[in-house]
Amino acid sequence: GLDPIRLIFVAFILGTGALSLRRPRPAAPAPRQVRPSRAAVIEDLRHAAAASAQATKLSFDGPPASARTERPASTLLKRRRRWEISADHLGRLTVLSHSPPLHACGGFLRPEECAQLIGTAARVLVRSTVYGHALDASRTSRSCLLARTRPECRAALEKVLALSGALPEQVEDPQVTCYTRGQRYEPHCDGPELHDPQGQSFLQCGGQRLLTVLIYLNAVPRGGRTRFSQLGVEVAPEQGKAIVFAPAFLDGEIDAALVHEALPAEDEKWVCQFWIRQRPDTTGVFMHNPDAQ
Ligand SMILES: O=C(O)CCC(=O)C(=O)O
Ligand SMILES: [Fe+2]
Repeated sequence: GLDPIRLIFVAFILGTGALSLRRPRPAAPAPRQVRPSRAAVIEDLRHAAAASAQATKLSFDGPPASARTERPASTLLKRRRRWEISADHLGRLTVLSHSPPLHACGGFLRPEECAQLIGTAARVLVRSTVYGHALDASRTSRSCLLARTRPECRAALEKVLALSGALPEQVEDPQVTCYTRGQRYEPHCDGPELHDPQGQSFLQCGGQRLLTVLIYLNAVPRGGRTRFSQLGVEVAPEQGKAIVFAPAFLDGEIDAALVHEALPAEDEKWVCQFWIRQRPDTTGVFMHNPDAQ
């Protein structure tokens, strides 16, 4: 017969299933080739942004939080309110100007993320416009808007959301611009004056641009710096580096101190911009880009 010790042993084995044979796992389903819908991407990004806000982790390789530069309290009092980057993320940025704030973030995108954006954009570039219409002699580059549903936009969009704390619906579809030798963008502000009649259709959906994230996508040994004439700052493009600034105050008034220009390119230069608007896009104007396939 079975002695009690064997009985206990058998009961233990049955209870834990320790001897049960592992079944082979079903093969993973083949990756889906279909592009997800815009709503699905936004929902997904909302979760990703919430998770990364909780963990306060960003995957870009900026300096550690300890390198954060504290601002004197006195300057805070005098300033009109603008879009605030969360303190955790500010710590990863390099201060190019305190007031108005202009920050840089080296390694915001990885080289392969940059290369993918260039690869896609290269197929759909057209002559650049200003505020979405009218060819303008002040901007001679070629550019395109990319649909945010493209997988190659994903990493950048996620990082922009984590950095800014914006809702996905507040972010314009990214714009990619290419400058070849001699091409430039003359001094400008990133949003229209509130009362400029030409800016009204731009402002109607989503309101003013409150935050600019400009990412340099390739190495540019010569030329093509971004110049902030009022701040005495010139930024040299470096692959994967981003600069971040608030081109307008929360009330929508543009900040003329952040006027900037792309100096003429010598070597070919690629940039990608994200803009955060005052309000979510409810009508599918700036996050609706089907782009050219
Ligand atoms: O290319 C640059 O350096 C700046 C581009 C820019 O300011 C813009 O497109 O609004
Ligand atoms: Fe600009």
